[in-house]
Amino acid sequence: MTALFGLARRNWQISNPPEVPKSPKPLRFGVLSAADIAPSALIVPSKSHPEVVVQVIAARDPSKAKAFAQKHGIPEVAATYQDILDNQNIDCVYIPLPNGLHLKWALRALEAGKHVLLEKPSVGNAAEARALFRSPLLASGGPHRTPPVILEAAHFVFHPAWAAFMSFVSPPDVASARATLWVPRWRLGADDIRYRYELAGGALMDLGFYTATAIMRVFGSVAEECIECKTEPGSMDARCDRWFKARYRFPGGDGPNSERIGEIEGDFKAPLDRISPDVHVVHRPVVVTDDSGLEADISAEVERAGGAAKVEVVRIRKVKFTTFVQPTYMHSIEVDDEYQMRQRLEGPAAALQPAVAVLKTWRKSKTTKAYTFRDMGAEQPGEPYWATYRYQLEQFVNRVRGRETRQWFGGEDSINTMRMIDMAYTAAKLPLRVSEVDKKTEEKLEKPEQKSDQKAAEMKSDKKTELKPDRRVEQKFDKQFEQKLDRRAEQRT
Ligand SMILES: NC(=O)C1=CN([C@@H]2O[C@H](COP(=O)(O)OP(=O)(O)OC[C@H]3O[C@@H](n4cnc5c(N)ncnc54)[C@H](OP(=O)(O)O)[C@@H]3O)[C@@H](O)[C@H]2O)C=CC1
Ligand SMILES: O=C1OC[C@@H](O)[C@H](O)[C@H]1O
Repeated sequence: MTALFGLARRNWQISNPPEVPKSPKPLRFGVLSAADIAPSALIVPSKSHPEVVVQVIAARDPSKAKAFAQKHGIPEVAATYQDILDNQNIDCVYIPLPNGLHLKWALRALEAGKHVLLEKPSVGNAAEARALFRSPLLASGGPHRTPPVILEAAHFVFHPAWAAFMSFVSPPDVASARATLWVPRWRLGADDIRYRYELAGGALMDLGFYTATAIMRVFGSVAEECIECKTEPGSMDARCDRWFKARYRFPGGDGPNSERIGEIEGDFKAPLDRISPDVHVVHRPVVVTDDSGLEADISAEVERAGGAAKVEVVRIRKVKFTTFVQPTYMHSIEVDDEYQMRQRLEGPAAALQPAVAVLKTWRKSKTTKAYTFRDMGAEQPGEPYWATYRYQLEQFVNRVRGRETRQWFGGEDSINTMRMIDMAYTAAKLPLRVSEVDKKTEEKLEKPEQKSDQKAAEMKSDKKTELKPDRRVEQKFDKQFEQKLDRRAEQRT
């Protein structure tokens, strides 16, 4: 009963957070368009952030902008998107335009010296992502004071549940992973922006952004290759996928029998039984020595086997994160560890496959969740009703203010996600999406990668696949959380 009350209260507060007084010099945001997502992703989260004021909105139709401003308590309406960029009182812009317009408006915003919170997927393809996220404007800040910050709204990676989930994942040891995301069949209209190729629509762009990002974090790198991608078209344009299923090979496998395979699937018209976005991870067997009690068991087995045998304990870990995209509403992280005490065979027996005899198996399972960083025993602001977007806003503001950011989604992350999406479209024999850009920008853009040999060459020379420093911090932090949970579980038993 108490749990149900807590759930109902949290879910109500997500959309109705307590409002806080604003600091003397808050960051003033402008919103480019009256998009459906703007209230959840910025306007509501801003209410509980003392340093954020949503100051101005513009829409193509001024009466729509006015009505939107009235409904959401936005004090100013600008006549055009450009007027927001030209407004010297505005520090940051939020861009929730259709995908195909992200590049143009993000570049214009950076040129105007604004910090940019950009909706996902960042742009149309990886070449465009490189043009945006490696733009000289980000290094210099152009003619303006400080270099601007740009963040693609990968909101789910900012939530503590993601950090909690990752604390159970060891990227180099991941053997396989699968991420899925569904949109219920009634949600999108037939003419939704997601079905329009000219606006860089497609399920891989939209749902593939989340699922590809999730498996990249799980494997700790971008994939080497998309082995296969199946799609089904939407009814508006055959180039715009409504459903996809893609399989990738990740680096670090040991040959054909132990490849590291990641799979993603998404559907804009999912049936009712497919509504929860999940990530499933399976690790390869890893020798463990540090779980309490295991050492003693190993010594006893060795003794029983006459002292000569090579005995070791391996752990095969499976982790399932349910509702990884919107964990604030409800989520669960299930960890299932199978332990095997193995004896490595020697002499002629070693020629057998596998060259080990399993002496004993046992399991340890636990289910956990984290709505705040406090739930993980970490000192970081947050409340159970903070949506992923609110956690994201916290870090965005920290970065703009020059403070430490504990979670981040960097430009190279955005580029790598677009590479994953490009690889999948290429494998599906569908054209890459191309953004609408100004003539000036078009000249600077390289051609999108279409050919797989071009991609392979690039991957070999691209050193950007390894983890960024931010991720290493996150993993250290994750490890501490895992140890803490283990201690708590031990105390309970
Ligand atoms: N982070 C998240 O959880 C989510 C992110 N998104 C992302 O946000 C973006 C917007 O999605 P969503 O809010 O669902 O979309 P909407 O269709 O509701 O909003 C898009 C806005 O773009 C404006 N627009 C400008 N030019 C065009 C054009 N040529 N055709 C259509 N619209 C145009 C319209 O603005 P105007 O008001 O000026 O008429 C419209 O309000 C997408 O990139 C999507 O991937 C979407 C949902 C969830
Ligand atoms: O970003 C999004 O969130 C999940 C989906 O429901 C939606 O289509 C998408 O745009």
